[in-house]
Amino acid sequence: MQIVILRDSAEVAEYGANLIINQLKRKPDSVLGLATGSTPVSLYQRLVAANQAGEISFKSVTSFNLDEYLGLDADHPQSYRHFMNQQLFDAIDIDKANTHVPPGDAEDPIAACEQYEAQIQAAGGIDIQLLGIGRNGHIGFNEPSSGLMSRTRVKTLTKATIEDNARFFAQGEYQPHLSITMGIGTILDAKKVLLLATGENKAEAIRATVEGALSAACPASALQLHRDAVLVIDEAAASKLADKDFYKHIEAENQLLQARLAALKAG
Ligand SMILES: N[C@@H]1[C@@H](O)[C@H](O)[C@@H](COP(=O)(O)O)O[C@@H]1O
Repeated sequence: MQIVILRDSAEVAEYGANLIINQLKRKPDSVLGLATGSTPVSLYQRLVAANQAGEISFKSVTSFNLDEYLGLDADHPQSYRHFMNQQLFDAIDIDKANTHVPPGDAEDPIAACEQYEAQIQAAGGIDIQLLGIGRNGHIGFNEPSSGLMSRTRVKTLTKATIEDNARFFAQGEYQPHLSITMGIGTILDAKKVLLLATGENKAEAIRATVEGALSAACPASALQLHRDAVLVIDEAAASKLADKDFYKHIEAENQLLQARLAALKAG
């Protein structure tokens, strides 16, 4: 795991956006794995700005979102499809036909999950998967006890997650208790994983992810198994890490090495 600790949420968004921008420059037809929640919003704003400035194009990009509420159709204002259209897709030059969000209104959700896996396979797999993290360590909607090798499936949300996400729903509005989510195994198949976390309320989940045991009790701890997982977090989210100074030291060494390699390449 590469652990990058930055000052605040603005720096986290900037760093994360640059990783995706560089990925698209290297491979314009990248397959992006995307996430919802409040954490990636400012990263998406930076991608929109880079697209509008002509720095990157999404014309050849394919995308797959992590998850969707089961029981909401694509037009529902709280659906993750609606969120993605608003925060990113409507503002960039992506072909909407190449954007995928699990269908929350599927008549047969089990078949829809299998089809989603097949679509990811057919696209050649995900090049870079963006993730947020829940307070209980969930990634996508893989709540604690999710199988570490699980695939896209229907999952029940915990009370804590329903409460955390209640702020997006109006008083008395129907709030789904089920979701379709990529599995932890699906996420681990991505070539690179980029997890962003900011704020003190994520500090315990980050501690368990980085320094806790590999365990379904903290689904994000499965990233310990990934060969190219980058955690980009702010000081507040890093505040419970026992070895914080060591991670900062590694990252400083890593930057020096990158600079040396770049200088070598430039001759
Ligand atoms: N399914 C999403 C997750 O993908 C997201 O990471 C999490 C954290 O959201 P936030 O970034 O708003 O804290 O919320 C939801 O439950």
